[in-house]
Amino acid sequence: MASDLAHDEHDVPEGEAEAEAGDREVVLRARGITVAFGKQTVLKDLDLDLYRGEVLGFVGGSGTGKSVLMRTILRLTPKVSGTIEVFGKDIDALGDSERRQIERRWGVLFQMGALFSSLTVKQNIQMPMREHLKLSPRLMDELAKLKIDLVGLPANAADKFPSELSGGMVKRAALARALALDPEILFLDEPTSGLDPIGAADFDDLIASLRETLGLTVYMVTHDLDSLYSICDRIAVLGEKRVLVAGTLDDMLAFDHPWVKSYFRGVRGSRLFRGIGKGPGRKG
Ligand SMILES: Nc1ncnc2c1ncn2[C@@H]1O[C@H](COP(=O)(O)OP(=O)(O)OP(=O)(O)O)[C@@H](O)[C@H]1O
Repeated sequence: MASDLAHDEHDVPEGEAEAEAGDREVVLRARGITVAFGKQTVLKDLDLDLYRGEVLGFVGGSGTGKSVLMRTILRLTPKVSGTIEVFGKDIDALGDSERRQIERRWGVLFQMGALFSSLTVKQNIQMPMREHLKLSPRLMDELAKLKIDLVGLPANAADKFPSELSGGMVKRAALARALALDPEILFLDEPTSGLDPIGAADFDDLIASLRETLGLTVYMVTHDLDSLYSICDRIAVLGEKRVLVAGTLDDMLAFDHPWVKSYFRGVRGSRLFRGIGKGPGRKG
């Protein structure tokens, strides 16, 4: 890792590729994260950085703790130790109102969408607005309409219930809810799981265009090699309770670790990444 005399040894995450150092703004900095459930330690002394404006793909074997890490960052799962700074602030050190201010600046799309089934799409989108803002019903309706349009849903989806939507539409509706407060960081937990390849590619395109138009930073847990290839600027691999390596697709292909090798250089990976020498983030 590039040495920066201003950094102490815990400032640069282990396994991070050298090219990724420099002076990019870190919007999320996790250091020394340990999470355990009873005697089972899921994450141990884990470090990770998320840079402003990037799409970071987060991968790892099943059960390695990808969702646990995301939930820990969001303060939905308690940690044993470690610090998480978001926009330069240690979120555990903040008072309630300051923390809510930070939470307003991120949006979350949980696995399977997690919409409230008894609420319409419009009401789901308006939930975070009701929680965090004081807006008139008319303005909330206008905003919900805008979000519905933004994610490519037809206007008449507003009054539908989740059970009346296709899988792809549920994901889009959940994305519209995640965007309700105009977040700067978008957390996505396996956004393309359960979608057919065309639906998944469309969803990837949508994320890429939102990142472009809204200047979002995206943290995306995924198993989808196509997503890693088409929209991620950087990839982080979780294994052995920590981030094994973080960097470009080239860095992944060069990294000597059994799981990383079999994931990126296995049959599917080899087909997708054949002849690669330019790293991810390439469009088309
Ligand atoms: N609330 C909980 N209580 C106890 N154990 C938990 C809890 N949440 C997660 N775990 C355990 O933590 C480990 C990591 O789970 P996690 O869901 O983060 O894996 P993952 O990497 O997201 O897996 P997948 O790719 O299959 O979704 C698993 O062994 C899981 O059983």
